[in-house]
Amino acid sequence: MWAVPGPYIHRVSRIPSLNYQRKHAWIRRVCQLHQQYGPVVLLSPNEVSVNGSDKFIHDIYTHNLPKSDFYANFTNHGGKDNIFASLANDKHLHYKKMIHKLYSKSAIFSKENDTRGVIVDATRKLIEVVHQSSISGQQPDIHCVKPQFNLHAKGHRKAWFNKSGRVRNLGIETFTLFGCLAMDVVSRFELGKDNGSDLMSNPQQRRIVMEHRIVSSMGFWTTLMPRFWEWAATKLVMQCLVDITQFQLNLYALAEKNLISNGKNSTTLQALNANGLHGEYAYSFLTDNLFAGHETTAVQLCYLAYELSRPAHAPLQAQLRQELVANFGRPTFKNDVIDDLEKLDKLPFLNALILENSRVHTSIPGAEPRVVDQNTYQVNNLKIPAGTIISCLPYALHREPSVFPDPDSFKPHRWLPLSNANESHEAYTSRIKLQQKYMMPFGKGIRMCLGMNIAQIEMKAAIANLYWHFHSQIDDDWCQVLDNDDPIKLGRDNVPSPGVTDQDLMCMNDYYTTSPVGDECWLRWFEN
Ligand code: HEM
Repeated sequence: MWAVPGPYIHRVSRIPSLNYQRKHAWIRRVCQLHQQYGPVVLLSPNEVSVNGSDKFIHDIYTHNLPKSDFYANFTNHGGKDNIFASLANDKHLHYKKMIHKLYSKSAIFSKENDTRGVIVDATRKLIEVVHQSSISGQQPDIHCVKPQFNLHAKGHRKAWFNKSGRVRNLGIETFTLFGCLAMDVVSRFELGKDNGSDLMSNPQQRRIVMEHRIVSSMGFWTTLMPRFWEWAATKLVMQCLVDITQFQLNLYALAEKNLISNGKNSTTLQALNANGLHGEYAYSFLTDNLFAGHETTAVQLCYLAYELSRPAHAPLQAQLRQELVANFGRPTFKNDVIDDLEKLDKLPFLNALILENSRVHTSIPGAEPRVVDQNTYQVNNLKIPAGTIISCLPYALHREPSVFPDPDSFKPHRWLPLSNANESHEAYTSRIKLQQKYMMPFGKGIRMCLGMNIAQIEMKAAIANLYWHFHSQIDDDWCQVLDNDDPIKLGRDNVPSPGVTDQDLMCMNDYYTTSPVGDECWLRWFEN
């Protein structure tokens, strides 16, 4: 390992790496090390980062090197294993065979399955909530204004909500709202259409989403310092954990009482039971999915709605609306919902928005560590010995300047044929193929996200239906809204304290999973 470039201090100790991660500054540090030392750098005595080429994604993820023990701490319910936490490939494959069919696109689209209904119903509720809480102002979003569970939120420090005294078109905290949507979808998908949460219809219950965030904020201690977790946890964290466990167990008890088939296909709970995993052994899988499946989706939806709401991006919002009206006409009633998910899935501009958002604001920008297994890995004339932890950094790959010009900027048109450059079909296809090779929003290889299809269809349904009915603006009671197109930065320490502009408050947290540093995003909605 002495031949691998990197700073001396990282070579002799793991402490610098841990310290940067504790301070939420590690992604930027790894990017800086790559700039200084090149595509292969040493991160700690036993850990290497490789970036700058899709070859690394292929060697590490497509070739399925096993996960490092970073993931072993994602067990639940007293250390019970699950698909995400399992390390060895054979064990993982055994788990994957039990459930993977339920997550395929054809299973989601199947009319005999409840999943499409779950997504459409949740979308309809989303439209209703936006109407009631913002458009008509009948049920203002007071549950998110001063939440004891969101210590980073502006409302926690200062009264600002609706200081203009509006009666209509009020701000809604969309990060939490999208978290609720995603929790309702994932819990109903995993447990059956009548057995999941209904946070959309019950605003007073939405605090559970904020409580999940409090527990997730312990990521450093959970994954890297599990022995010190209890020492680091505050009373609030402990309380949130108790509440979340109770919330989950209530859902699982309801689902077990109502075990009926989810259409033709069974639910994840039933598939696990059928494969001999019962009680906490099944719950560990479900709990992981409830966590993994709602926060990641909420982050994506929140950043996309935010990007569309920025004044400089008004033309993007208009282009999306144009695409929707051209394909579906205009809504007749206020609760009309586009439910042709197959057609939605194919809309080019909506697709470009989803892709660009998952590139710039990927929910998991941090390294996905794997272990060099039996054989030495030879790269750039360097020999990386078996047992070394190795990873790519999605944040860096998504910003590879030779593939994504002006990489920090939000430019959905990069996913469409370049109209002003008269790009041929062949040139367009090979450019997109190359861009896709560098994308890892859902991971790559056999350990790639199992819920990807559900998340993508759910996000498309939510964004399409919102902008079919409404247009949005950043709430200028919440923050000073800037009209420039500057990229959103990474890392809380980039932001003056307290942040006053939308770009400050939407700065991305520098960690394995990201979120807006203020843990909130207030948007106002207007009928089209
Ligand atoms: C936009 C939303 C989502 C994003 C960005 C996302 C991203 C990811 C990523 C990057 C991984 C691989 C992580 C790693 O190897 O370190 C992963 C794994 C996983 N995700 Fe997601 N995810 C999303 C939604 C979901 C949903 C909705 C579900 C469940 C319905 C889900 C279930 C899983 C599972 C089970 C794994 C582990 C797969 C395995 O090891 O075989 N995810 N996800």
